[in-house]
Amino acid sequence: MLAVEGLDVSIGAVPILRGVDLQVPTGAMCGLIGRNGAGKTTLMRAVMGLLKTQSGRLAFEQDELLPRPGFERARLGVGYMPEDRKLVPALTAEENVMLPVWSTGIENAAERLEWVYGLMPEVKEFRSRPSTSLSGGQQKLVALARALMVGRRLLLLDEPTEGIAPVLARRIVDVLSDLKREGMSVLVAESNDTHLHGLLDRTYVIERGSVRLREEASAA
Ligand SMILES: Nc1ncnc2c1ncn2[C@@H]1O[C@H](COP(=O)(O)OP(=O)(O)OP(=O)(O)O)[C@@H](O)[C@H]1O
Repeated sequence: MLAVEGLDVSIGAVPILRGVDLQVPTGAMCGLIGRNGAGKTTLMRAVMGLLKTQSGRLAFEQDELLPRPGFERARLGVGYMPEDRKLVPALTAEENVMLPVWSTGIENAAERLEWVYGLMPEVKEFRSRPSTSLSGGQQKLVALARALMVGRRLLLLDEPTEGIAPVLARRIVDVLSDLKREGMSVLVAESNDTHLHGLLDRTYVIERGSVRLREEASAA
């Protein structure tokens, strides 16, 4: 389980996250839903160790995260897909997917790559293409594949279906549904949950840096 407790994050002097409590139980797919500027990216970057936290606690399974630098958090099996994809333009799709392997020294990378290609055969098909020649949606698939190379136990996905063609957004949702079947633990941020309908075990709503659990309407 990922446990976030009383997390405060400021950027400069401005408080962005205020006392955030949230849990992603093992094997659960959880949504983090909020409009632009609510703090979704800030929360994910803080969990990954890319932003400093002022106070609170972050734990993944039995490991405390705050004392660990970002690369050590990734090495625990936590993968992150940033909203803006951040692919390296000079590299091919496959080289982008392999980047975290080179930077964090993951074991059994070839086997893992085949598993990821099994999940997203289209990425295997365009693996040799320069990342700049791919559409926005294809680049999101590459960014998801890259997050999966490291994210063997937990995935943080920042707006995976945002701003791409509907057919590719649906494809991403299909992959998420396969990951759910595989029992992956996932926190997925979106500005609304239309695409995620039926996939989420738990939904958190984030507004101006505060997070609350949304009570699902019980079936009548
Ligand atoms: N580097 C920064 N300096 C100052 N303020 C920032 C910085 N980065 C983010 N913020 C502010 O923090 C707040 C939360 O931003 P964040 O990117 O986490 O939101 P978000 O929910 O992910 O929305 P979006 O989808 O637009 O990225 C916003 O008000 C934003 O203006």
